[in-house]
Amino acid sequence: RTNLPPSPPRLPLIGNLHQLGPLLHQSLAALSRLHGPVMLLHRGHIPTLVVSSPDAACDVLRHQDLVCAGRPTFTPANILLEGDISFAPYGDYWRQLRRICSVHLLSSKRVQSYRRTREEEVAAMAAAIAAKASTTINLSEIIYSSTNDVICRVVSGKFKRAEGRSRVFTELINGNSELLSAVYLGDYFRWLGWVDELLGNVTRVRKLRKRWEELLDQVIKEHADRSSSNIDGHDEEEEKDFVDVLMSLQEKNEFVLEPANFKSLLIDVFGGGTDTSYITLEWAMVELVRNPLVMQKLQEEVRRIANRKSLVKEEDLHQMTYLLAVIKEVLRLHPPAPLMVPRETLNDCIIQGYSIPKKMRIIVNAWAIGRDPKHWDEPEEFRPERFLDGSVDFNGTDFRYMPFGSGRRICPGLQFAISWLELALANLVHQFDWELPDGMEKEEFHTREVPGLLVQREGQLHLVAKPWNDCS
Ligand code: HEM
Repeated sequence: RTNLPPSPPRLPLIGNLHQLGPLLHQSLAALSRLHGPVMLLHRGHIPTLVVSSPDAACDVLRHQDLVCAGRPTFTPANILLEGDISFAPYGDYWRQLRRICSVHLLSSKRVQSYRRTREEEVAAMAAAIAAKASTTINLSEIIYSSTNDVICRVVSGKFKRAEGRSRVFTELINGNSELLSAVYLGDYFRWLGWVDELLGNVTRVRKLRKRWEELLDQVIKEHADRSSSNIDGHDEEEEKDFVDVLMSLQEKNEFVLEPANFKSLLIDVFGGGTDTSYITLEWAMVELVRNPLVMQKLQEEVRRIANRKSLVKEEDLHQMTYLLAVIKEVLRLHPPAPLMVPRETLNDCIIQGYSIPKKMRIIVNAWAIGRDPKHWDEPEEFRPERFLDGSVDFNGTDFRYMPFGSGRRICPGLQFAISWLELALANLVHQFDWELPDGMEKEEFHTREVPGLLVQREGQLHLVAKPWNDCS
């Protein structure tokens, strides 16, 4: 009690809520500049520890990783994602799901096996852009749809675009982002949960879950029908999608998931994988257009290595060191999950000398740490060169840089995401030169953000793509 971290002054009932703006990561960064890198806030009745320095993050995510491996409960996640991995309480069930992800769904070998999917989808994306060359296009729409198509194919196989299934997935994923980002009064004031019911927020989440269930039931049924009609094993050569993998693990009794939890895991992957990757790709194009010298340097590298091929292939990527540095720099300035996913303490612990009680919610402000002038030279500048020596990686071991989190709950989709981001970005800058639409100045090309659990750029990205003539 006597050794709690400093707190900004708070009001009765609402605590510190009045000091928080819609862009939570920015409000928290401003408050921690006044009250220190380890700060205790009260959001309604919820005490929350906010951590904004590498040392404090290292305490939470390394020294006390086990104690801080819980996740708080959260109304929309409880309904929409019940039994998923991202919000699962720490324990045996979470460990089982985590193993399924890291060994079976998102291992290096499995990620590698989706190479053809990525290459085909990137070719389709380039063709869609080329079809509208030299006119103003909505690049956000195109990269969203390609990212979504990759995830849909990997998770559910060769869905038929003609049936409009990809559109339904998009609608449901958008529904997830909207409802998971909304404010539920019951999460901050226990006695006001009924207001969420009254306003229909909870009903909307239940309806969305029902739509997911219907769609996934159909996908699972199609897989079951296909495997029973495929007794002679002609499908051996096909890439195994996530539903295939999970079904065969269930058949072999390697693990048994309740049908509802099976679907929650799939919804998690759709939600966790699509928006994060799309938002990063969009920010990458924004920063490259705002920084023409970086764009030029990147194009020189990609075009030299791809050597006039029409498409950059995955085997070319490992030589593209500047490309990787660009992606790292994008994720430093614009981590799509700027506050990661909140943690909760499983027991009492000490963080930076302060006594932190059990069941304390913890937010690590990765966005603020990635822009802290104490740890980064000219942090607001977009300078991929800072990553060129390769000493800072995404793997959560450097607490100045944690776009994928760190510790035992680090993002298991890291490699999956990077493989898509590298291939997609390399092809965008290889095949096309990019210009602002007529009449728009570079200075008008803003970096304003939209509030949400994931933070993306405000508005859609409109650009003009000019095909690069030397590319065959
Ligand atoms: C640029 C892309 C991505 C970023 C920046 C990102 C970021 C994150 C972050 C910050 C966390 C929380 C980590 C922590 O608590 O320490 C997380 C968790 C998670 N991510 Fe990602 N992610 C991305 C892509 C993906 C992809 C492609 C997938 C799956 C295909 C995925 C699946 C997950 C899952 C399942 C969790 C929960 C892990 C757990 O609680 O054990 N993510 N991600």
